[in-house]
Amino acid sequence: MARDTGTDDDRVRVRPNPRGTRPRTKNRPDHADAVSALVLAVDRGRYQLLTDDGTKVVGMKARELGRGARTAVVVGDRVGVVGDVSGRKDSLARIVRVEERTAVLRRSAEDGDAPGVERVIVANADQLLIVTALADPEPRPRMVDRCLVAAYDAGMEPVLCLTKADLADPAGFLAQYAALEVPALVTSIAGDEIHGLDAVRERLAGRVSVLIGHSGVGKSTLVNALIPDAARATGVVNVVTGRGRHTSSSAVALELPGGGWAIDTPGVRSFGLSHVDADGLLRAFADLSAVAADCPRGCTHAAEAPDCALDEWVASGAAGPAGEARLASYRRLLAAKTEAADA
Ligand SMILES: Nc1nc2c(ncn2[C@@H]2O[C@H](COP(=O)(O)OP(=O)(O)OP(=O)(O)O)[C@@H](O)[C@H]2O)c(=O)[nH]1
Ligand SMILES: [Zn+2]
Repeated sequence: MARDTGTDDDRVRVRPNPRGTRPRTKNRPDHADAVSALVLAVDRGRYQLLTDDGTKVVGMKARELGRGARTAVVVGDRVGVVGDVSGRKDSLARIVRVEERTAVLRRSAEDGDAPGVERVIVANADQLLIVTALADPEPRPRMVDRCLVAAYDAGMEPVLCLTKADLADPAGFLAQYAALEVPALVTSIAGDEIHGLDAVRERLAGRVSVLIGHSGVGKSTLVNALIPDAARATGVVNVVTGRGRHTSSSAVALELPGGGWAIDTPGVRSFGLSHVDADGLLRAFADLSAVAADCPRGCTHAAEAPDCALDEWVASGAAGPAGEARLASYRRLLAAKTEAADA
């Protein structure tokens, strides 16, 4: 939750008092001197931050924010920072507040890995780019469905990004998503060139986008083409912990040359979706949502649900010619929610 600083007039900002005559209280609730920053990366309790004046700062979470998943600070969060915000080597700032989030991309842990525990992966992103190769490796539609559910649940717009169109025709794959009206980008490699890259650039420009995809689908190829110094940018992150390589499985926000952010999610390959409920998913489909208002109480809207108003909607023809396919697609996603995360 955002904490009210009492004013947004920055002339009122309280300067740190070098003589220390300001009363030292353990709890300075206002943190009127906090600088606002964006979280670019998280690694073992150290946060790479970009302050609004463009300084890269390493920070840690102030104890007052609490511990545990509930109070996690994640990539994409807007935070308030106090202390040493110079960004100088070995300086460490303190994150004292997290602003209210817009979109929240979550995953639930699967069996064996603290089942049921829900984690926030990224905050405040506009869209989820689901990167899938059309061949080599074969596309995994169930996995794509699960990513779609996660995006809808997060309040992010999903976008299909289909790579390797030089190896297979995208038409068949795209047909499976037509009824969901998911925007799609298609890329291919010819020689040194990536066809379709301009459309990807345009789609990402000025927005905050999360990129997700299995190993080998060509996500790194895209990221490197979009952000020529991506390797160096992620290298900066490693300064956080002093390790040579960014081995963390967490997300990293990379600034796009044309404005906007691409958030790469190296270790995120699947989503546990047990935190998503049928109504949460339904909210992403305004047309279905309106109809489902007439469902019996507690309707699961699944294919076997008795008296589901969505069936009547399709049967009556009110849904139009595409209605049946749209309902079937929604129900496919609903079912994907309960399948194994790595399906
Ligand atoms: N034919 C073809 N090959 C591609 C295309 N895009 C990427 N590749 C190749 O696919 C392989 C995997 O690409 P990467 O970009 O490393 O894939 P990744 O998804 O980042 O995989 P990890 O690095 O393992 O996470 C590389 O050999 C790329 O050259 C494409 O559009 N067409
Ligand atoms: Zn229903």
